[in-house]
Amino acid sequence: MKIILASSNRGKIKEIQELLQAEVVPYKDILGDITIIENGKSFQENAMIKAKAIFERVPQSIVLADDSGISVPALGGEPGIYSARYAGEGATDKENLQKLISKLQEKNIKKTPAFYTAAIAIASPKGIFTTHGWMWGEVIDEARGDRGFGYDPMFIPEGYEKTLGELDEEVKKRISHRAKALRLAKIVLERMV
Ligand SMILES: O=c1[nH]c(=O)c2ncn([C@@H]3O[C@H](COP(=O)(O)OP(=O)(O)OP(=O)(O)O)[C@@H](O)[C@H]3O)c2[nH]1
Ligand SMILES: [Mg+2]
Repeated sequence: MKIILASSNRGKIKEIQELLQAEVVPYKDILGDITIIENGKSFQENAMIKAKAIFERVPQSIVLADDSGISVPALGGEPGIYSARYAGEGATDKENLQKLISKLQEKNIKKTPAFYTAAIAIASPKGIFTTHGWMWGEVIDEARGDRGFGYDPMFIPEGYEKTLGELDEEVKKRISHRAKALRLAKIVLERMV
């Protein structure tokens, strides 16, 4: 089964290719650069926007999109659906992470609960389907390790002492929001053949 991935995030592309064990082709390899305006009000809405935008251009295909992010209740749920541009449009992972660290430091927070959300949308000739996955843990006011991507170096998953930046990638593959949402997405994909 060939799946077109409606993402240009290299960290996600790597994780989704490894987790799905299918032929997963990033849309840019087929369509080149396309600007998709993610103006949804939820992760699910944004994932559907991305999946539909690519499916319209490649009808009769199976398109998978992921919209995800990290939420910190002590900061009113920030950055949430704005995780990719927390430090401004086009911000790098490092800039976004540094902004979240400085927000914690401003409130003298060294460690506080946080969770990642992943919404997966699958657009196909049989319709559009969505799944979700969450991963709870804590964020700390420093970055530790260089594995994973985005905010991983400041996130300690529930039941662990180390950050996702320090832990082996196999751990994230088992427990992450994306792994959970993709396990459900696989059930949908299996019914597409
Ligand atoms: O440390 C992290 N570990 C993760 O597992 C993870 N998953 C999402 N994120 C953050 O949330 C943004 C997603 O935003 P997002 O879903 O709009 O993706 P994106 O804009 O980067 O690419 P695209 O898929 O939209 O093309 C990303 O940039 C990351 O900052 C993560 N950070
Ligand atoms: Mg995005």
